[in-house]
Amino acid sequence: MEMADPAPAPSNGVAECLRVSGLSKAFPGVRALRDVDLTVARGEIHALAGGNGSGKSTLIKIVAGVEHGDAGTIRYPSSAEVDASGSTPEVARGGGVYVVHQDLGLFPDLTVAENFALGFGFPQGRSGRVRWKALRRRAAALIERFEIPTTPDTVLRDTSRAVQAQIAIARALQVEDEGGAQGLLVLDEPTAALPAHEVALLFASLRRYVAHGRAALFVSHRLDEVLDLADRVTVFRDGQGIGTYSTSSLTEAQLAELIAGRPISRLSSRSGQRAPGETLLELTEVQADPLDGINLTVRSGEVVGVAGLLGSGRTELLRCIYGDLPIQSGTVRMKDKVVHFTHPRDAIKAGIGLVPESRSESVFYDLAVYVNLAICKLSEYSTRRWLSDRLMRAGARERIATFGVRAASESVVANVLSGGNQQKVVLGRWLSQSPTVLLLDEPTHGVDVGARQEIYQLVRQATDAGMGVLLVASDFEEIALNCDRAIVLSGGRVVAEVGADELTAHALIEAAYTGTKRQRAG
Ligand SMILES: Nc1ncnc2c1ncn2[C@@H]1O[C@H](COP(=O)(O)OP(=O)(O)OP(=O)(O)O)[C@@H](O)[C@H]1O
Repeated sequence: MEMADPAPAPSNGVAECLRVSGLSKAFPGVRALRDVDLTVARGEIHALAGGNGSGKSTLIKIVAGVEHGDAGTIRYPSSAEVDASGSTPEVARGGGVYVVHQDLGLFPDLTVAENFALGFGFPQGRSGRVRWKALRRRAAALIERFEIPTTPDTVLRDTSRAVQAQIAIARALQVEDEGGAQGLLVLDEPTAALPAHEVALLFASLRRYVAHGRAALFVSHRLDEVLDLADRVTVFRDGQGIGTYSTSSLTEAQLAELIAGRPISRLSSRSGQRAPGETLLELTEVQADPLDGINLTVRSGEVVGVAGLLGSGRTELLRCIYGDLPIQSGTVRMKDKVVHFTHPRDAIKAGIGLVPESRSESVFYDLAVYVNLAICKLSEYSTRRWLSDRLMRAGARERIATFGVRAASESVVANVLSGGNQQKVVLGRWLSQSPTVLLLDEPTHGVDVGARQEIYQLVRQATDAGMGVLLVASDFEEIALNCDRAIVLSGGRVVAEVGADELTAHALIEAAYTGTKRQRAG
């Protein structure tokens, strides 16, 4: 394939917003960044793309001042050049950098209005008391401007991940709006949990934002989104910047090849003609807030997709099967036996596994990678009454190789792995346990384009060996490519069942958006 030429750095009249020069950073056993240069121009949206562990988040953390570089310099939008080893969050903020990290940095027990205020300051009366009415009014105005489906008094933990992402972004942008036309908004995978129409809203607000000479820098694994939204993209491979490209000169396939260092095509992992085996899981008229009369079967050897828009009940469906959401009525059967799980522990014992949407619910950040990989089935590593460290490590080394986890060793704590590599650890934990039914909620969230396909191949190997999989993904294409059939949810109801012959992204999108009840071959 003919590759695009790198785009020239902005010069002759195009003002720079951010310049990073010669940036290097090593962690014990890992060279995260090697002599990286990056220039972001005013008025542009600039993307960072690269494989898992290629150094994108490390660069962002150093620019934000929360991590120090070993060598290199940074020139911020509104300050003189600083040494990358000496940057702090205050220096970055003073220099006009506003960051929305992957973990969003919000406070779940505070209200939406209070979360906004923590980025902005609480309005106070003369006596120093907080002016709560003014605070709510300001929050309401922001909510309206950014079209966020929430209210100022809603407690954050009662909102969805998508709403939380919008709140974090609005919080960063509100500050900048008051701060003049200097700044750089930095976003680490901002759209990971957003449905298409909310991504469009976010894109529109970023466009407005940079129109006045500011700039935005964002990390994304969604290549269509990088090409749609960004003006230029800098690609990282193994800690090195391998080039900056104008997105207008790149195709998705070219960008995927630049990232992976080899051609990548989105191939199907469907099983083809193989007939599915016995029914492993069956839901009959299941009612569980917000699910309304769900009928569903998962058979041995098949991957069943669950498509739907955010709020359609996708995640809740997996949680009620997993014993994590009470079922009000209806029946769940596993291999013809009626089961009633009131706790995930019971579901795990019966052979159900869940890879949840949010990594914070599945990764034990302070534990070593090898413990994270072993934790679901510690009995496998017991010799007499003792847990064998040696066996756990040996098992982990094997899985690290199988799943392509990029880690200095099996002993490092999960916290130091890049986001995508943490996701591979969670998947590796479950896939190697061979549960009867595996529930996957956005399993490739944060996983790079090269590894995504490998993950689905591993899922397919597991179903070929007899497992049944229920897969939730907001990427309709991902469902169409990797599932044998799919159901579409809308408002907690199954509005369509799409059989193998009709399984295309287009059919799923149509059913999810129209939400009409159509029954097709199961
Ligand atoms: N605090 C740390 N201690 C040790 N190693 C670290 C630490 N932070 C990052 N690393 C390592 O540095 C490398 C780069 O990680 P980084 O998070 O920057 O990658 P990334 O490109 O953002 O990946 P992803 O796409 O998976 O989020 C990885 O190998 C990671 O394990």
